[in-house]
Amino acid sequence: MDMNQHEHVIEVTDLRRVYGGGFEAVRGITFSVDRGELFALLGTNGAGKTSTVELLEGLAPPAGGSARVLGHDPYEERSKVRPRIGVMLQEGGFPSELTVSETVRMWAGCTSGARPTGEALELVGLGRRSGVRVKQLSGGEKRRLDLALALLGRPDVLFLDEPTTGLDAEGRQETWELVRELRDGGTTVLLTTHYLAEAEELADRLAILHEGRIAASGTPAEVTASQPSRITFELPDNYFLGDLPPLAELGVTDHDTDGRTVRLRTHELQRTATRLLLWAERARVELRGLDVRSASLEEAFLRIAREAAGTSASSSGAEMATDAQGSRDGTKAGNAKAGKGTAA
Ligand SMILES: Nc1ncnc2c1ncn2[C@@H]1O[C@H](COP(=O)(O)OP(=O)(O)OP(=O)(O)O)[C@@H](O)[C@H]1O
Repeated sequence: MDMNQHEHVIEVTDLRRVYGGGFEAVRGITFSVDRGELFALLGTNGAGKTSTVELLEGLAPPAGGSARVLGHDPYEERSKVRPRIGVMLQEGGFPSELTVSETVRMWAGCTSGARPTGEALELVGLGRRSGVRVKQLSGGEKRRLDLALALLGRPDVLFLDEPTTGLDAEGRQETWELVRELRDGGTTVLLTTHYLAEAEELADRLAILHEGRIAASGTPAEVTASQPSRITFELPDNYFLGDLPPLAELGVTDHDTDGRTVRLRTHELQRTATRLLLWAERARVELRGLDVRSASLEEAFLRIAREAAGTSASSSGAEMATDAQGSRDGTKAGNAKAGKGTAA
């Protein structure tokens, strides 16, 4: 079957990954990514992002459930999937004595239909650094080289693991621009990142992982819409909180104060802001430091992670036993990266 006919380029169903010692790093997750879509996997440290992405790259078989990439099982049918995916790992690990262009040429030797070296380097803004030895590159330049190698084979699916770590603000913007162009050209992108602004900026859809499970998913707007907006201001001189209209009438769901600073949270930002400003107008007072803002993805993320942590703390005894096992084995501290490819 022609792979372009697959609506879901990536399809993950009830996927599980268990490491030696019985630690369940991925606990039954389901999501799909369409052609030309950019999907971000977010999560706290150790949430299971890399463990998931490695299964999709075919580096290990799942302990349960299934993964399909371009219609194939990435582990069992690696030879069909591998030539069509580009992988940018967290740590590329190139031979440091080679120059930038030698590195790309070496990689191109193992890549069918590779882009010309110059083109790959221009794409990531390393055109002028082609004669420099890899060991002389900055951290950000090494990330760009990583990206150039991932793009060499004009992949249909691109896995980007923390692509902008170490890049300065300009480098990050340039990488975002390139990733957007690739996506617009039909490349499907799976991104893991710790920069929530990056996910907010790039992702068509995202999932927030927590302890191996999906705690929330949707478009960035959908995920943030579940969180309250915030209005902050200073209480005018000689006024108290009780002098404001009743908070419930303003549509406020909860609030806190810090000295004279008042923070209101609401799911009806327009209504709350309008009523508050009308009150201030009538009372002829100035709300100093007024700040009105929708929830950011970062706030949504923190709240969802906190809620998920609360839920998992009170989850079943059997699951807690699994966690305890993982802790005893030292597997929960994210300290066993080197052996990841050898998962059970
Ligand atoms: N080879 C391994 N053996 C045992 N446990 C492992 C192994 N690799 C990872 N783990 C554990 O699996 C869990 C998930 O790790 P993973 O690296 O997938 O998380 P992550 O979301 O990518 O984290 P980070 O954001 O820190 O990169 C962690 O508790 C980690 O300690």
